[in-house]
Amino acid sequence: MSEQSLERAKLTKTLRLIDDESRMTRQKYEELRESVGGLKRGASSAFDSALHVKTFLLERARQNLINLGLAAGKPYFCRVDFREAGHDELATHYIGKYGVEDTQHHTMAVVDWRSPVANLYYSGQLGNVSYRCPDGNVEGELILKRQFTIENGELKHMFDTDVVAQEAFLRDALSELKDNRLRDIVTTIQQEQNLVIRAPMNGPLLVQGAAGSGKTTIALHRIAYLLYAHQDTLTPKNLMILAPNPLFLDYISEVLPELGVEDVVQTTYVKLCQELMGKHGPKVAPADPLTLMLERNLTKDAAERMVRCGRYKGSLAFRKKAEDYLGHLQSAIMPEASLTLGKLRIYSRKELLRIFTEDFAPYPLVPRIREMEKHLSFKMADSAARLVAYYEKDCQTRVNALKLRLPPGEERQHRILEVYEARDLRIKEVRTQAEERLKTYIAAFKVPTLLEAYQDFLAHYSADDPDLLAQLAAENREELLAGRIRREDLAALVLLCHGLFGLSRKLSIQHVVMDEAQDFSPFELSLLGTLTGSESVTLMGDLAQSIHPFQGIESWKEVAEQCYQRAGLETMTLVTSYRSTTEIMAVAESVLAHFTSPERPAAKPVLRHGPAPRFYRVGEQQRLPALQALALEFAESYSSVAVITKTPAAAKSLYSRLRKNTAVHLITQKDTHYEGGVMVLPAALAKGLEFDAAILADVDRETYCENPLDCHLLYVSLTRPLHALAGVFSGEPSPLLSAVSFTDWA
Ligand SMILES: Nc1ncnc2c1ncn2[C@@H]1O[C@H](COP(=O)(O)OP(=O)(O)OP(=O)(O)O)[C@@H](O)[C@H]1O
Repeated sequence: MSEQSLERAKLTKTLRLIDDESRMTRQKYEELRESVGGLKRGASSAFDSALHVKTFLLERARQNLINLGLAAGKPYFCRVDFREAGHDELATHYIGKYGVEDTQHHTMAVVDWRSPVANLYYSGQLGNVSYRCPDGNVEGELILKRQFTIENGELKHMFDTDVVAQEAFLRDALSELKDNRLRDIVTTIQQEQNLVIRAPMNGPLLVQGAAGSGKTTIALHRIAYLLYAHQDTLTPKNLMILAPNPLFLDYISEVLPELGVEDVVQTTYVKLCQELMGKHGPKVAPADPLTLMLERNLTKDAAERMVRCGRYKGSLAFRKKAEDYLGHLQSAIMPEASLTLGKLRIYSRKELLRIFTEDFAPYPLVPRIREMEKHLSFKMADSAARLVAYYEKDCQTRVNALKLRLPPGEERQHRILEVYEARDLRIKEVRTQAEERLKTYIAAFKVPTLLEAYQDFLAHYSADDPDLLAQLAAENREELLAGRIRREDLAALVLLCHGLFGLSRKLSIQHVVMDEAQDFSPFELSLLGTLTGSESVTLMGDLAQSIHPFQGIESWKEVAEQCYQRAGLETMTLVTSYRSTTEIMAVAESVLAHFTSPERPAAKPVLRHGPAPRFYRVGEQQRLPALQALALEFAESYSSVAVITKTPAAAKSLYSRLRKNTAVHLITQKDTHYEGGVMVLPAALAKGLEFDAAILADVDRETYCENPLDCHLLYVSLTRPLHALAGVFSGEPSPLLSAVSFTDWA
């Protein structure tokens, strides 16, 4: 029998096995469902542990069933034959997206791509290889690596791979046209990416990766891997992905389900902060400082001031000030008075302060007031009881004295009654007083709203550093007064909310994966650590795409020193860029060469060629027709085409003119859905996304100046397309495009 026939027979056998396993799993699933239902109906604590175990098994069976369903069309994509050192027999493994167990024989018919042995496929060339597994390193010889293309259960193509064949396979995968969503890359994960995916999760990991190096894709595969490797301790709900915006979440939304992973917490930083602040948070979405900066036509001075203020708000020094302010608030919100009942002093102000700031210190301030109230209410009741006892005793003494002094008779009776009535009155008074005193005391706590506290915080410290903090208070005072905030204010607001009111919920997150991590400030990164109580985090970022000079990260070294000194930041680098053609990356890298950073090695494109990028000089009147013609031309060959502007306002204005003659849609900050087709959008929103083709509007001298922000915005825009790139400018081209040649638009 030929190899092909043998593999066909193997496929048929595997598909039959999947069928049998599906049937058995379904039966098991139904039984478990019934059993769980029964246990739930008769639920009593005695059954709790049985219910717990059965629910767990039911969930496992459900997931297995889904995976078997997904495996049925394409059970595996490769085969590796491996001979372990010191052993004679050859082990053959078929590797697929989902492991398939032969439960009758207790063997794995298909091994999961995340299993240790799958490392052979991702990191081993033929010959001597080794891979890590929980018991240590396994060494041996990789004899065969065979790739399969299986569609709907049919073997379409197979080939034995070597380096050359594998590169061709990757190039083919990269040459495909993209629809509107990111896809899994299980069959073509590269060695450097495999290392990131499988890196341990016990501490913070930073991945500096060039544009298109697969950071987003790898982050998602890493999540799937972590869930597999830690399946006994980690559930999807304990993992959180932080993405830049809702549109981006939509763009990546299909990868995890394709990898058989559901229920991972996926959110944006802004949304997370708003959720955590709950009803205390400002009602409006925070303004994007980049848009303010780009669209306000700020003078150089004003822009510098904004950057300085923003950076300060993102610093750990600012966090320290916010913490100090919370310390100050503890005493500042407390009433000045001591607590008395009648002539009895229950607590002096000093004692009250100690109780509030020390005994109840673990509580946020407002819940702490409630705890204090409970404590004082006991104390008051106790003091009142002591007074009552005293009045009773005093009353009894008086009654006894009257009895001695007066002969029995009406007058004595009357005087004794008076004593009793006086006692009752005093007791009633003391009880009412105890209640009122406590009420008045508690009401005298001066609790600010969150925004009031934030404004007061900024004002409070302006005296310390009049130059910076007064400026900072003034910078967005108007916005704050109107109840509006900027993103850069969120970290301090969440911290204040945490200390003042408590947060709306506790984050039960064991590991956070952050994409576009260069856009976060040190304060934001450290805050996430505080909120999750864990330093287990994967940061995916690229300093070359840092477009938030007023808050973002300028150096990973600083992040390591400031935020993760204790745990130690593990750093990995991805330099190969998979998205764009060599021709496109050459232009992008020539732009980036204007502002290099030693912490960001130059990107190396995968050898994949495409049409040369075209840049056109247009007359004022030709701008629109040129952009329109390019959009139409690209739309004929490609399914996703982006027309990228520098600012949201420019995108809006261009869209309103283009839409008259072209089928385009505008993408704004509010969009949560990524549709594909021809779209107009600003660079900041294009970041993280990709398109078959991109047209850059207005790459002229005034729009993209020779400064790091413009350089990074232009770099981001240039690195979005996979296959084709064009640019249009009128007047003079941007100095950042000095290495690029132009043609006049005819
Ligand atoms: N090993 C791979 N095999 C096939 N495709 C890959 C591989 N690695 C990355 N890609 C593809 O390269 C493109 C870029 O990936 P991704 O968006 O994850 O990169 P990124 O580093 O996050 O990019 P950026 O920072 O520019 O947004 C995607 O289309 C992805 O599918």
